[in-house]
Amino acid sequence: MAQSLTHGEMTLPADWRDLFALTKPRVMSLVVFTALCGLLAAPVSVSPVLGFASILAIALGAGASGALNQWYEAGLDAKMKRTANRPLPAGRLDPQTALQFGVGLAAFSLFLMLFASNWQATLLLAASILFYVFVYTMWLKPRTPQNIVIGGAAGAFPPLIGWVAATGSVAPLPVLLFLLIFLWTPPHFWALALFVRSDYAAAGIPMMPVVAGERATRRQVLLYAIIMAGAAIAPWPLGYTGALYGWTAAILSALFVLLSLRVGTRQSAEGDLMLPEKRLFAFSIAYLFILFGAVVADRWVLA
Ligand code: HEM
Ligand SMILES: CC(C)=CCC/C(C)=C/CC/C(C)=C/COP(=O)(O)OP(=O)(O)O
Repeated sequence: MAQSLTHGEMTLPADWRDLFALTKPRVMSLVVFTALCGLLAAPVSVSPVLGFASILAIALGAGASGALNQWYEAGLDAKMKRTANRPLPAGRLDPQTALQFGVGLAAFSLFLMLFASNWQATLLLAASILFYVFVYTMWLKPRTPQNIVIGGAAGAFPPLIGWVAATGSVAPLPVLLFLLIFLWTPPHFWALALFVRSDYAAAGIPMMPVVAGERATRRQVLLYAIIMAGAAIAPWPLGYTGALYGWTAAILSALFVLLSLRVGTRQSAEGDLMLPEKRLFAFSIAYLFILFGAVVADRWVLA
């Protein structure tokens, strides 16, 4: 990108790598994968070009929301080790560019979605972007330890958007998939928050381990994991998926609960390596990738 900004003594170019980093590409890869699986699980055939364009729209919309989140949180990100090297707090990109990039990308993603699919999916995509930026980032995150429980709903929308892009309407399976990600988010995030608690405390963000303490957070991780396991398996007995998905969900959810049990029943691990917490966080990501892959594999096996 041709634009440059003054940072201390130096003038640094705002290059495409920083704009790309603004979209949180690693986190969004799973968001986009769940959207793709939602689209492919729908019992209709979608033209590959329009299907691809719809998924691209979701990827761009998710990326835009990540950029707007980082634009708003540049000051907070500067206070945390994990985020201090992001393009804005590190001074490689100026806030105005980031804001224009985020708003432009969001608008483009919605036009693309409208062109590629239908107004229902476009509306859902718009709601997810607005929810993540305004409800989660600006309103809940600095105010309440329930921020990620309520705000996390934004991250649960993508499979529903994928399904609606393909079919034009909502159905029980994508609602259950929404519920699965919604219930998955607390153990996913709090496992991580347990070992980066000091970062959040330094930035003054009221994440659960900072406000309610470590023991309460551990108990909640386990509680959500157990309810999530029920929601993950539910599509099988309810008849929305077959045994391939059912067994995958049952086995992986049992593992998820076992790992959470280790985290949930542990006493304070201050100064420890936090290995069970790190394991649960890493497993949470693999879990969602595999489970959503299984939803699609199951539909193709049944077809
Ligand atoms: C409000 C809800 C959520 C919060 C607060 C949260 C927070 C985090 C944090 C702080 C990280 C650490 C590393 C990083 O910043 O890259 C992370 C990693 C990750 N999250 Fe989440 N997350 C949430 C929801 C989700 C959702 C809905 C998905 C996808 C469906 C997801 C997928 C991932 C993935 C794939 C990584 C690993 C990224 C990497 O390898 O660096 N997260 N999450
Ligand atoms: C389609 C669409 C718009 C999807 C949105 C997807 C979405 C909301 C994903 C949430 C995942 C995410 C980046 C959490 C980071 O939280 P954080 O911002 O608190 O993390 P940070 O501390 O790393 O900035």
